[in-house]
Amino acid sequence: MTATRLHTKYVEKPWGRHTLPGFFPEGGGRQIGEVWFDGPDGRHPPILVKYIFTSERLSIQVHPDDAQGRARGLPGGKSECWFILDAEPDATLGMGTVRPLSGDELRAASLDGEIEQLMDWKPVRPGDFFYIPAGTVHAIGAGVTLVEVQQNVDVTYRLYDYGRPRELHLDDGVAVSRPEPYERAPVNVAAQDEAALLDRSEAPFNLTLDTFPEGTHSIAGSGPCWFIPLTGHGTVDGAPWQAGQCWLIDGTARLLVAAKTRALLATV
Ligand SMILES: O=P(O)(O)OC[C@H]1O[C@@H](O)[C@@H](O)[C@@H](O)[C@@H]1O
Repeated sequence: MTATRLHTKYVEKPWGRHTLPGFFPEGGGRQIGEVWFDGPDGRHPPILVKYIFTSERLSIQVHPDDAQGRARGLPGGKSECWFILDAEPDATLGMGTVRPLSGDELRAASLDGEIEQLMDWKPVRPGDFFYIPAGTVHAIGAGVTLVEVQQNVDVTYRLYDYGRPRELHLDDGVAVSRPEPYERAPVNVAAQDEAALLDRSEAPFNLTLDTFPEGTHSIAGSGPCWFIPLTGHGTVDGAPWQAGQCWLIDGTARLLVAAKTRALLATV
């Protein structure tokens, strides 16, 4: 058996939702913002997959890169990427600032709230994909459901939180920020069956979007592979899988697809 279903962990957030979309059971009245796919037991793999559901803006925040993380006693840094599953018509994502800011300007704007106006809030729609390298000042907006694939280091430096009573991390946040416009070209793959979304040459992991027709397939790679089915169901190495789960595949696995499936596949 080389395929392991990862445990789900529901995380409460002040910007989360009481009713989760699609395949996730209710959070028992809790305000859930994230579903993490943890483990497997006894392992700390290099990638963490999350679903994120928003009803308000997340904090305006930044993550350190590997060197900055290690210098702060962490195992590394955190770059992340977002695949948008659903977005309300006016939903936005804050990525980068509208103009380059100095460290002092970023600190002052974070303290007095002007950072909200200085963020570049870009409209978002299903099928959009964004890579957020460490150092990018960012904030996911309200009304968005997305899959996040990130380096497995739980570190967020909050610069601004709209007055919510949560801790801020201004010193570390300003130190690791590159407050500048986000220049990566927009990518939307809503109409595509397959797409190479992210490559190891520019990020700490590879990510592809794949479509599997009904039938038998094999997932094989030289290292671990995260199988993140967005639609469909079937079996993997004989165990039932369905959309909304995440499986870690070591080596080769036999994938039986019972209904046409769209999936994200991440490798390191
Ligand atoms: O600090 P808050 O607002 O709770 O946001 C924290 C969340 O931010 C997102 O951009 C991602 O980096 C998530 O992995 C992280 O958990």
